[in-house]
Amino acid sequence: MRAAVIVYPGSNCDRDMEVAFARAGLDVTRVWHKDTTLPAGIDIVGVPGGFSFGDYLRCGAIAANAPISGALRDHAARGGYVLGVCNGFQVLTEAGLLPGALLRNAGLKYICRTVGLRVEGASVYTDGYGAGTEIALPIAHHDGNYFADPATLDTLEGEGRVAVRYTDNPNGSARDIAGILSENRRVLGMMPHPERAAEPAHGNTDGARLFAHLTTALTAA
Ligand SMILES: NC(=O)CC[C@H](N)C(=O)O
Repeated sequence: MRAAVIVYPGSNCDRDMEVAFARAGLDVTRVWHKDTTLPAGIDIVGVPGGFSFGDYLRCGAIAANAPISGALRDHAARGGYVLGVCNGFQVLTEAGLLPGALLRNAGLKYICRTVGLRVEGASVYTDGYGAGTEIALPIAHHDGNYFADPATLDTLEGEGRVAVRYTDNPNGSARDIAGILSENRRVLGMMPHPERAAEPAHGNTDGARLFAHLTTALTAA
């Protein structure tokens, strides 16, 4: 199974995501944002965390219009898998691949700490935990305050597309939402960083199950 990780100017979690995919058994290629195609046979595209284009305009807004975005959209439209973490989640909302937006944290401060989360909606990313499981993952963002209109929030909740929820909301996110799934459940955007809690040296391995189950599910598909 093959993964691509997109690299933008200012990405800083691209290598972490590459290592997490590789440790789970995926064959990983990093792709520069100026490329216009993805390598052939990519099963999942990772959109990593960081500060793409210095967070100018809005976090993720410039990256969402980078040359690689056409190929990213085509991949998602074909039913391909996409995992966007932190700045990657912001890119996916700005690109219209996920609904809603990430606003400035309610406290107007950058928050960098480990938070509690409850795993919810079923997907290849979350099924390794099982719904209701509580885990802890690091967050590191100033624009993680998830916003969507009430009808969109109702749809996300009604369709079980809230993938992870904060147990103690750190940033003002609507309905404690930390991560959401697309309608076909193949695109996941989440603010917490599973790739930074994916091996014993990180001091927390709660993120490893996401990558391990993803690989198992893709291999079985
Ligand atoms: N770690 C990240 O990806 C940070 C995302 C974004 N730059 C923010 O601060 O909100």
